[in-house]
Amino acid sequence: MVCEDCGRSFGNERALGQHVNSKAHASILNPDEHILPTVPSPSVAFNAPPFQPALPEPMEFEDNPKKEAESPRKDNATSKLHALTPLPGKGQGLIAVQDISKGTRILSDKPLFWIPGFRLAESAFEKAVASKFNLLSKDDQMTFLSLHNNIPGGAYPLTSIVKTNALPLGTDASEGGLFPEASRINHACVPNCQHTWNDNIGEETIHAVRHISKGEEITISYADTGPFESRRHSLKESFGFECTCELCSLPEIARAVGDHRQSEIKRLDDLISDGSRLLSHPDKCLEDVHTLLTLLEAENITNTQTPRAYHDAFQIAIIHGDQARAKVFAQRAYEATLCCEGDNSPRTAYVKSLVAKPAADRLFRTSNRWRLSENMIPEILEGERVEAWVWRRSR
Ligand SMILES: C[S@@+](CC[C@H](N)C(=O)[O-])C[C@H]1O[C@@H](n2cnc3c(N)ncnc32)[C@H](O)[C@@H]1O
Repeated sequence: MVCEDCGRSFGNERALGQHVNSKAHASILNPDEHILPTVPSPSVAFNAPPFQPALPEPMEFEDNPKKEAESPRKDNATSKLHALTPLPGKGQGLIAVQDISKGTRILSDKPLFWIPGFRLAESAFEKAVASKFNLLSKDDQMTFLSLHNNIPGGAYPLTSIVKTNALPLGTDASEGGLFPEASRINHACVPNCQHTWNDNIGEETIHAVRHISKGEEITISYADTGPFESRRHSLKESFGFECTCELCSLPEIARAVGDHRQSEIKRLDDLISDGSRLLSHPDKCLEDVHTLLTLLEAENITNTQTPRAYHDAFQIAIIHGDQARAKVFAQRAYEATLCCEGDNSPRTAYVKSLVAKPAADRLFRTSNRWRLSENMIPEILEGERVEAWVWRRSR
């Protein structure tokens, strides 16, 4: 199969579909968007945008041998940490049936089926979902049909169920999956769990990012955070519901401080991704990462932003040749990734490899500004003085 825009050939429709949705393809179509910084944005490896199916161009779905021909989905019925229960104003949701400690893998779910994110007209998308649906066992068909439908009575009922429940199959993934249990988890703007597609095991995992008490609702975030109005707008636009989470239910006056912090988090996140600034003003960038982490903590946010911020700090240090601080930041990124994704995720393994050998990063010594070897971590410092050294605030 050949891409009509750039003439490249691909082995199958899925590969072509992935290419059509890729940044490389977008830059062919829009040369003006091809403004990549010299140093790649450090956050890229950790970004997980919300999954959004359905666009023009009819195409048939193709089976994904990796994701669908694996062992049958396991029955999660034993030793569950959660139960499905009706929740006022949200349909149903999962609650914890016992206390759950931070970092626990609450569930790991194989998709009923996956759906590509490339552009399909709604009627073609419905047809393609139907062909996936028809391949399911009767039990799985019932499970799929029992999932929540946020757009009841629409012309494309299967598509509506997909749109209500699909979760992205990976960082930057255009593909989404439908899950018997993970798709039951409601959104919260400051959730207590992180959801991640784990490519090593072909399952969506849910990890507690803080202590969860028995009876508490288990929540994930469907979308990027931000101040109240923009969160509200994007959840309504992309997912079709008005968020009633704890944060959004606060009175306006109580939301003000949080809104200011959320705006700052967004501003700093964007600023830190500026590759040229990492090279020209690394100290300022490091200070921004530190401020970002302080704001995330103040907002009680523990999600992939935390490991991503530490990974950003790692890259700032390693780009400028400071292996000592890079090792400290890699260790912190590793601990935060472990909490969000568990020990068998590809990203956890990747960050662990950075702890073992920071200098293996391809950006090592792009500049020699802070040249420092790994063993130059000062041993005599304690408490605040360690932090001052780590963030280069003692000079
Ligand atoms: C993936 S489903 C979650 C499970 C669903 N509540 C159920 O009954 O199966 C997403 C839907 O749940 C509801 N929902 C999830 N989070 C919510 C929230 N924070 N506020 C209000 N409704 C929410 C919305 O109707 C949304 O379209």
